[in-house]
Amino acid sequence: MTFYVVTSAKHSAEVYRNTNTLSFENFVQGLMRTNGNTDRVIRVMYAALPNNKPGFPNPQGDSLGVLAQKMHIHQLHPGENLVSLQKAVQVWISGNVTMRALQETCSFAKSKTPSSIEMPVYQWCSNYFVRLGQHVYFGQTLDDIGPTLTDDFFVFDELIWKMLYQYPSFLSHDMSRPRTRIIASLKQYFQAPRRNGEMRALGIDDEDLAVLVFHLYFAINTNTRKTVFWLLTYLLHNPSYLEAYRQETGPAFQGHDLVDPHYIQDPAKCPLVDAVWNETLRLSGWSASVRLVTRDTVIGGKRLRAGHRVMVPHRLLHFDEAVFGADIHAFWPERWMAKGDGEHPPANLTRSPSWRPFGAGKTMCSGRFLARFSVTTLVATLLRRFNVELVGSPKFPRADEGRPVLGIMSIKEGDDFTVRLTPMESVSN
Ligand code: HEM
Repeated sequence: MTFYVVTSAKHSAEVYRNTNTLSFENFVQGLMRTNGNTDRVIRVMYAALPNNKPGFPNPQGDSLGVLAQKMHIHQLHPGENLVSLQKAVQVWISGNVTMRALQETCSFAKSKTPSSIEMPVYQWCSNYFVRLGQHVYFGQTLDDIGPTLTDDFFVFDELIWKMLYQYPSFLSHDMSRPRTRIIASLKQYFQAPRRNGEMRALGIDDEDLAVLVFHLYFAINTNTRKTVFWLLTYLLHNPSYLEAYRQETGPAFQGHDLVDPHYIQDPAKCPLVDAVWNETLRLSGWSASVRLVTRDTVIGGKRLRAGHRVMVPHRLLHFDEAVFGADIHAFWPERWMAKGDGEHPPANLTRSPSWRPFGAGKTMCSGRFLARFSVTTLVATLLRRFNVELVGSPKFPRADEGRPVLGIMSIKEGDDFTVRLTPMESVSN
């Protein structure tokens, strides 16, 4: 199979617009097959359903696979459903960013005293965010079913490159065993009869259902855990930004409590939070959009042959100096605050066709609002309640650029570093 690589932002827009002859579903179906869904279930998932079926409205007569995308959008785009998820995130973070909770849950802490704790940052961010995502989406029931789920997910997700390279099974037990355990826990979760009636009505059994939901579990958890790690890492290695972040988010709090979470989400009130978020995604993202060419298609004046794949590597676009400005490899949040005075990159950089941290078009990440909310809420709360200091003088961790991921990069083995948290003595207002 040939991979056509699209390197120009203009041509990538043509790729995203074309939903007739460039198919994303084929890529998803490949993942479903790799993770254990049968061909029968894939056919059922992608067969058109009646437009008057009961349950989630289906005026266009879409398949369940396509409807699932629409359900995610319904749940995750701004509106009351998102607000209720954001509330759950905020409550969870508030209860779990306390010295007591950290002492109780961080079995991997390097040291604990009654007034301080030292933790490896990558491990902590991963453990914390997977527990958060799991709890907010699946509730206490799944926490109770699978107490080791978060550890299993971490092991699986760090080895996901073996799945993406389709390693033979005898070389990838270390990746597939934790995956099997996660799917088994999800199966147990879905054995409660009233869950996912729409899928049951189509004859999808518990095993297949668990594999389908495993993809959602993965999407929720894989990228946020790494984004919060890189964001914190950039702040910790740039203390002036860290202090400015703390100051800027301060008005959203009363004492230790976050009373106005949406203050932090407003770029007009918190321009640095916004800029740090974008700059972290720019530097840490390693994803690409992939489509199958289902009929010969012309993109950028070139013919792409049916049966081959086309790919838009986002990172290439994100390192274009002509768009994002000088010092393209440096962490420089100010590039996002430019006023378009000619000296810096233009204002509204986030509207540029070169900016694709969440993909684009119909398959653009539906979780992007929740991801931003969760990561920025955690960081603001952590900085409000704790002094966070590096232990020793660790080098900036290296990103694992050599191994494929579906979004944000991992770190190279051995590059995790430790921070010490001590409660803030006094918090004004
Ligand atoms: C910073 C964190 C995140 C990043 C960088 C990220 C990135 C991405 C990317 C690059 C895609 C593929 C888009 C394409 O190929 O066109 C994607 C898809 C998706 N993401 Fe995210 N994501 C993040 C967080 C989340 C969260 C928290 C959720 C769920 C709550 C989520 C749910 C999804 C779903 C459901 C899809 C599939 C979209 C579809 O096919 O309709 N993501 N994400």
